[in-house]
Amino acid sequence: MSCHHLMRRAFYSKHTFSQVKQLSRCWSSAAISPKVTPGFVAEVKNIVGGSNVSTADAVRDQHGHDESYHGVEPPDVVAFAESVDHVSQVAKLCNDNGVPLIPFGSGTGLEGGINASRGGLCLDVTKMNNILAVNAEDFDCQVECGVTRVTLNNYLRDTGLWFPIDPGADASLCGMCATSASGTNAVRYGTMRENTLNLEVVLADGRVINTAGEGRRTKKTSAGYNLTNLFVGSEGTLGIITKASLRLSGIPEATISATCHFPDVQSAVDTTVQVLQCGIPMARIEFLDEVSIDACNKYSHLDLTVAPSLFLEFHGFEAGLQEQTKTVEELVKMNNGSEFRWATDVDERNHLWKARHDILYACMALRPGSKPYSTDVCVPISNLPEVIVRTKEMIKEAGIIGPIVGHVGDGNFHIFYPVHPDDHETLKKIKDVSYEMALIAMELNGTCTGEHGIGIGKRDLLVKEIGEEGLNVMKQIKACLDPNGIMNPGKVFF
Ligand SMILES: Cc1cc2c(cc1C)N(C[C@H](O)[C@H](O)[C@H](O)COP(=O)(O)OP(=O)(O)OC[C@H]1O[C@@H](n3cnc4c(N)ncnc43)[C@H](O)[C@@H]1O)c1[nH]c(=O)[nH]c(=O)c1N2
Ligand SMILES: CCCCCCC(=O)C(=O)O
Ligand SMILES: [Mn+2]
Repeated sequence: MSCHHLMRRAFYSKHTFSQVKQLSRCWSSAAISPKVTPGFVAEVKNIVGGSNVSTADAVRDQHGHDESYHGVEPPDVVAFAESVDHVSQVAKLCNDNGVPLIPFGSGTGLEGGINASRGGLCLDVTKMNNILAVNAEDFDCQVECGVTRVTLNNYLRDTGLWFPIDPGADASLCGMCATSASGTNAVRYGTMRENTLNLEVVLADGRVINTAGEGRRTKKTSAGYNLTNLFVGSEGTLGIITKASLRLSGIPEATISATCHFPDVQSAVDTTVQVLQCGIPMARIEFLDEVSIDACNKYSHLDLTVAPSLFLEFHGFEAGLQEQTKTVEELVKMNNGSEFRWATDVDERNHLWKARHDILYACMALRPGSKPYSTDVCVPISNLPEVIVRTKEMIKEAGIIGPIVGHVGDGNFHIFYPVHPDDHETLKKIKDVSYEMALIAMELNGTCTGEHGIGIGKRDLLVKEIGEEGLNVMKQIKACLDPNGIMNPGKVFF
């Protein structure tokens, strides 16, 4: 471990989040990574242009943290790339000089993926924001790395197509590839894994590859190893994704949303399993426990019954939807659930889903001044009640507030703990419960992260999940593609 790294580690272990935020600014401006010399910065300026490079504290701080509870770890320098050629030349320069290179999409990640734990250069790709092609008849498109999902969907509006993967935040599409994101629509439309056809990637040494071959954009391929899916979920540790070819879906003719509530978690999950067993193609089926519903009611001005609930959305043709909703209503009743509360018009629907996506802010409002500590596990759906019930017991025993929200159709759920960064006692309890919950999920054949990734937060859990040998294979792949270890070091692995 380098001296630079040790200093950073010691620094962050001794200070609270807010202290770190203030102090890291003074410390980091004094202690520029030894490899990021004025000469190095001048070379970066030669490549991307002087106005596209910044060593200003405010810019470095802004690039040194995502939306998670992890503290700020600013890079030494931030460069804004405008083309794949910029990216390639900057990568080569970093590689030749052993400077850590951290790709920055839009900074909405939740596991500290963009923290510059070992200093170095943060490469912001937000200026590479062209939508390069929409092949409407083939249901696909190609975008540059800085295009966000909302921008793409606005652009697609008149084509009758949309890109359905919705992590709530307006993330960059290549950042979403990098974290293998999903969200509320995944139960129907899949995750980034199923919706990515091809990627242009700049490797650590500056080489540019197309993971499925240049120009390929087929729904299927059996041609060799699946390099596309090697880079999906690689969290910036294998290369910089500069373009993505993505699948698109048809905008459904009709959309209906509804909510209903249940006496307990088990009945809500049983209903979900039965709905899916009936082959009903739910677009969204989200679980909110009573604590989350209470938070939503208060924050988003809803008046839902405070009980474990499902938020449902159906996509299709009017006639088909009537049959589908009727069947689901019957299943809800069979499981002692309530009548449906419909959200048929567009405003009601938008209000409902905005409330769902604002849950993070609703949870923070439960403890004013708090920051969110989020978790993300996924299990085979039949094991969902057990992991939720056991976690709720731990939360009760620890005496902490832990609202539960889940993409229940995928067996995936989160807890958003609102915590004051200076409240070490509560933070410790939250960390302990979260760790235990991840172990329970794994014991029940699940994963420690369904969609937020490993980042810096879950590195110790990855080895437990994959096993020593599996992890060694991952490390060998990393060493093969990035022999100097410059790509986002300290993420995914220690
Ligand atoms: C309120 C809210 C709600 C949600 C979420 C966030 C927030 C703030 N998220 C998490 C988040 O939106 C998700 O992780 C995004 O995919 C991150 O995309 P960014 O562009 O912000 O990447 P960001 O810039 O945060 O980077 C994330 C990681 O990807 C790497 N990276 C970024 N761009 C890259 C590129 N071009 N090439 C290579 N590596 C790159 C980075 O180095 C880093 O390791 C989420 N997620 C989810 O799956 N489901 C959900 O339901 C939600 N919900
Ligand atoms: C600390 C932010 C937690 C937001 C998690 C968002 C998410 O995955 C979801 O709402 O679903
Ligand atoms: Mn989620």
